[in-house]
Amino acid sequence: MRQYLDLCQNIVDNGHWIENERTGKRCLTVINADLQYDVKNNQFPIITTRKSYWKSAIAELIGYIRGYDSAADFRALGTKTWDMNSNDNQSWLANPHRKGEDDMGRVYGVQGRRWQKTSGGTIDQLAKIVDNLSKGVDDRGEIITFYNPGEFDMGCLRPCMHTHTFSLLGDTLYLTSYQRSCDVPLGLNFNQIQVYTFLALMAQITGNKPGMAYHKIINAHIYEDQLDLMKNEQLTREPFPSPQLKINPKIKTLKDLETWVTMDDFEVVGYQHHEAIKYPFSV
Ligand SMILES: Nc1nc(=O)c2c([nH]1)NC[C@@H]1CN(c3ccc(C(=O)N[C@@H](CCC(=O)O)C(=O)O)cc3)CN21
Ligand SMILES: O=c1ccn([C@H]2C[C@H](O)[C@@H](COP(=O)(O)O)O2)c(=O)[nH]1
Repeated sequence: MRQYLDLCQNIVDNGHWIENERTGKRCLTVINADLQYDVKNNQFPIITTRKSYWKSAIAELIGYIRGYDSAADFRALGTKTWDMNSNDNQSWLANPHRKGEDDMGRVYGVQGRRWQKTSGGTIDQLAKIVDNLSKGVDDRGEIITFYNPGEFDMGCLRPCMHTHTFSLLGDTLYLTSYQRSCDVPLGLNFNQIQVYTFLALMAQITGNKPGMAYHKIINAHIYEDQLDLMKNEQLTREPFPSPQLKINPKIKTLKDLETWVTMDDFEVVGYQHHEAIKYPFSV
């Protein structure tokens, strides 16, 4: 939690104002942030200086694991986070690849589970990693990437947290996640939960122990309409101790994640937090 607040304070103190053409807003921006999460000791990196809708963040992750491409499927799992980008984004609404209401196109999990080969057929990046890690194999290329420049025009948004690399040292599993662009008040609140939970789940379904998760961020920003709330509300609050994430131990395979898992299979124990802050969202 401290590292999140330090990053926010660093942006407030040292950020540069950068015009963003896509959203038409200015962002206070820093380059480079390195966060880490102790999954081994169950230090769940949830924000305590405001209420975090953590189930929504985990629902997004499960949707990516399932390869969903529809905001309606994300809603059914328990998150509305893709409603705006799929239905309120003018350039995507005008895109001939958009298949209709709620379509997100070929983003995130679609690339992760069904990357199109030029020779025909698709690649399931996640299944390959799960197979290898279950056998104790790390070929130094246990990488799932959603970043496919050849298909950017077929999706509503380029992926922000775009690549995850898993590594094994004996039977301890590590994760390094890369993020090119980070909306620190809104997106990072979710992304840090997702990095943590992705490692915890992958360790659980491959029979390994979780170690550390490393989160590497390039462009970390606060939109101009979020700054006042960050500076004068969130950063004036004292954080509470980290709670713990409990995952249903019956989740044992990738198939389990793909079929019956719901948000009821996750519980956060001992979550103390300050009151909610509603940050503006930029489409
Ligand atoms: N500008 C922007 N920021 C993002 O963080 C972001 C995007 N766009 N587009 C794609 C996804 C969607 N994500 C989102 C979208 C909405 C919330 C959000 O509104 N969060 C609120 C309430 C969440 C709820 O009630 O479930 C929050 O207070 O955290 C968070 C992340 C993260 N990503
Ligand atoms: O998981 C996510 C997804 C998106 N974001 C934020 C980062 C940016 O503010 C926008 C994406 O805009 P680009 O112009 O494509 O960079 O969404 C995030 O923080 N986390």
